[in-house]
Amino acid sequence: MSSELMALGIENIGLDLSSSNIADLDLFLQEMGRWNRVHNLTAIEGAEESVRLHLIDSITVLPVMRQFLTAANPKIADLGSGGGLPAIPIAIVQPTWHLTLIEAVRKKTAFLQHVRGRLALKNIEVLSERVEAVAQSRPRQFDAVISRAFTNLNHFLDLSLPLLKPGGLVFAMKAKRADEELLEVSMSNWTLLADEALHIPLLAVERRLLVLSPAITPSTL
Ligand SMILES: C[S@@+](CC[C@H](N)C(=O)[O-])C[C@H]1O[C@@H](n2cnc3c(N)ncnc32)[C@H](O)[C@@H]1O
Repeated sequence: MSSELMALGIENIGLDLSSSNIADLDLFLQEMGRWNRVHNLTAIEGAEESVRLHLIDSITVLPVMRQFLTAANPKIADLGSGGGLPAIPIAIVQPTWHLTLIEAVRKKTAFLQHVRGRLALKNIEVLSERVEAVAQSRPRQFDAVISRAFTNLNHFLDLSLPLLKPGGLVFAMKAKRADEELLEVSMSNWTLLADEALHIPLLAVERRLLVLSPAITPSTL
């Protein structure tokens, strides 16, 4: 997998990435490809496809996240991180943000710990636990929660609520079914702050980022 190919897609997102960012993203994809061949971390094979579908998909959310996360060092939880998406690419590009990767399957968290060491990523922690358990052990500790391909929107919101600080944000990465899933959400409990169409360079697929905030704080529930 070449950096030229990555740069081609990345340039079009409008993120000002350093050469060290690109080298780290490149290294992450190489590690993912290597582990995937052994452990079947993701269903998608082929480096070029991985670049488009995984990494670029994960970092296209950044311009919107930057608008909403204005504190210097926000704490963000990635629910059901799997092989580290979107948390690892976000942590690479945003070194002042702190990412907590929550993933129940141990062979996946072993990979995430390996990546943490290999890329010397000081701003991530990996929890080998179910999200429901972390909600009990770390209530109201996160400024934001994000997920990609984790569960349906309603369930994701239910799982996110106890983790959020008052005024916390939920970033839901969604594709075509976003409208259907939004209909299932009780909008008396949640405020939809943004619904952004994301453009994935070189890829003609629909992607959306929904940004929601609880209408009532978790302590009043
Ligand atoms: C389809 S994968 C998506 C992985 C990654 N976010 C991505 O976009 O490639 C969903 C992941 O969520 C994890 N998962 C599902 N339910 C979970 C729970 N309750 N707590 C923690 N992890 C969970 C699964 O083990 C799986 O790795």
